[in-house]
Amino acid sequence: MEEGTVKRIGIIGVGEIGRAIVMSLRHGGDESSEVFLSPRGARTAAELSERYEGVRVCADNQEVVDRSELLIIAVRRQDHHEALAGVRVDDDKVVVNVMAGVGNDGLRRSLATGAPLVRAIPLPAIRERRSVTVVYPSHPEVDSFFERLGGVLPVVDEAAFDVFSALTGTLTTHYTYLATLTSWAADQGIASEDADRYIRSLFQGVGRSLSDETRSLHQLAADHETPNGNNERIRTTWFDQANSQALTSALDALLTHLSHRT
Ligand SMILES: NC(=O)C1=CN([C@@H]2O[C@H](COP(=O)(O)OP(=O)(O)OC[C@H]3O[C@@H](n4cnc5c(N)ncnc54)[C@H](OP(=O)(O)O)[C@@H]3O)[C@@H](O)[C@H]2O)C=CC1
Repeated sequence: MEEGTVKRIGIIGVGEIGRAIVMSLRHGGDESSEVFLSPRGARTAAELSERYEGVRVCADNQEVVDRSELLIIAVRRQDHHEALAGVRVDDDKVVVNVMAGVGNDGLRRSLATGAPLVRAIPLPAIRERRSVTVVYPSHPEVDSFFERLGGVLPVVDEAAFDVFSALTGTLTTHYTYLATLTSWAADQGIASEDADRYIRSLFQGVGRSLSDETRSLHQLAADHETPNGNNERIRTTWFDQANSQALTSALDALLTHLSHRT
């Protein structure tokens, strides 16, 4: 397989992230690759194959492997033994493992293949080619695959990969934080829809300012803060040392958990 020429993509496990990858591959009307989907996740697989040209549902997981050059495994961790039981992966394939908590050594034992195995953390925003995908190890075909889908960040070892996995684990807390702010406003008698609208607007602004990479995150915070003002007050009274330490401890514990890979 030549670098950057992957044309046949197989996906075993067509749930949320499998769907996001298919949408990313077809983003902007791109039809440069053929996509082969596993039959499980039947409703999503059928919907994708109806919506997009060149996306087909296979009879079983072995057919997905046989038809693809690059195989993405996107089932839940607890389902991967069943999904891969008896599946033969020839050494000339490239396998991308997006399952959280399943290391490359464990996957190689399950698959008994000499094919290159690459771990990746695709994010839901990959569907619009708007997120950077962390990969380990760097591999030319996989790097150029994710580069095309929004950007790639290869890391040097699996320990570094686990650090990025832990960071990824903070994502839904962020939404819950915003929901908590909205609930607090509603408790003060503000209409929920007004609070919701305002919070979305406030934090969409944060999202936009993050794309300004000329300013560090500390600089962005400083630039949005009036000395002795309201933002400084909340930052120093709520996100104090104890709160910051609690977050650090939660991340440390998650990292320890992630380092005990299957
Ligand atoms: N969601 C996310 O943002 C991210 C998820 N991941 C990882 O991706 C993996 C999938 O997550 P997610 O998409 O959220 O999970 P989902 O539950 O949405 O999707 C998992 C899919 O796997 C299918 N499946 C189960 N068993 C088999 C099998 N034997 N053969 C083929 N397919 C099977 C399920 O089918 P059925 O519906 O029929 O049970 C389901 O469609 C996880 O390991 C997760 O850690 C990684 C990065 C981000």
